[in-house]
Amino acid sequence: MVKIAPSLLSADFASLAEELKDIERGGADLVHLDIMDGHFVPNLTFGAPIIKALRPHTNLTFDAHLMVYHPENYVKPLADAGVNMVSFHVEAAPHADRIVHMIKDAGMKAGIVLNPATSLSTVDYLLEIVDYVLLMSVNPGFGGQKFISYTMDKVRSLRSMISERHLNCQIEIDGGVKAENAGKLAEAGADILVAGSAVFGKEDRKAAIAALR
Ligand SMILES: O=C(CO)[C@@H](O)[C@H](O)COP(=O)(O)O
Ligand SMILES: [Co+2]
Repeated sequence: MVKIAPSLLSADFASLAEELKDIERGGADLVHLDIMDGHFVPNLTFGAPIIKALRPHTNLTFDAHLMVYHPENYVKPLADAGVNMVSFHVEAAPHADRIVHMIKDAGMKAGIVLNPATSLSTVDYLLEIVDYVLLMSVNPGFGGQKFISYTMDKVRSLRSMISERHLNCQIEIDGGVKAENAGKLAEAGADILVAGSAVFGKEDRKAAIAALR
């Protein structure tokens, strides 16, 4: 069964605790937290202090997506803030193996993220040690963009790589996910679907999550 992870990037930033409660009541499996540094991507969001303040307001799993240079500097603060899963971009990390181990040693699940145009070969060896791979289906930095269609083939190829090697690694998809493409993504092998505008852009979040599922 595919998991739905609404992205807080499209929520009302003036009411984050209420927005979290709304998606929890609406049946979300995780909450996706987009952390941007204004350098790796041209946008800036929130970091560990705000996430820590939100932690007591929900029991949802916190899934942090780091769109930052020097992701290693964020690992301990995010663990202390109560984050459960952390992923970082392979394009931003020359020492990816070390960072994966840092995340796991801090008690969190570790994921590696690929931009749409980044080859699957970059994660070939990492597949043995990461808990999940996050495939971007838009160029990172902003919510509400259009799904890049070639990602569908990339999901199928990654699923084959994982199955052939009998690995336990999950696949998360992020960007432009809507009720219209969610079914195809799950069929192609996705385990977790991130959806920002398709959930928070709708008045009835429960119905939006159900439509995606
Ligand atoms: O990481 C990102 C954007 O950089 C995403 O998590 C977006 O927040 C997804 O938003 P939608 O495309 O679903 O509106
Ligand atoms: Co994201």
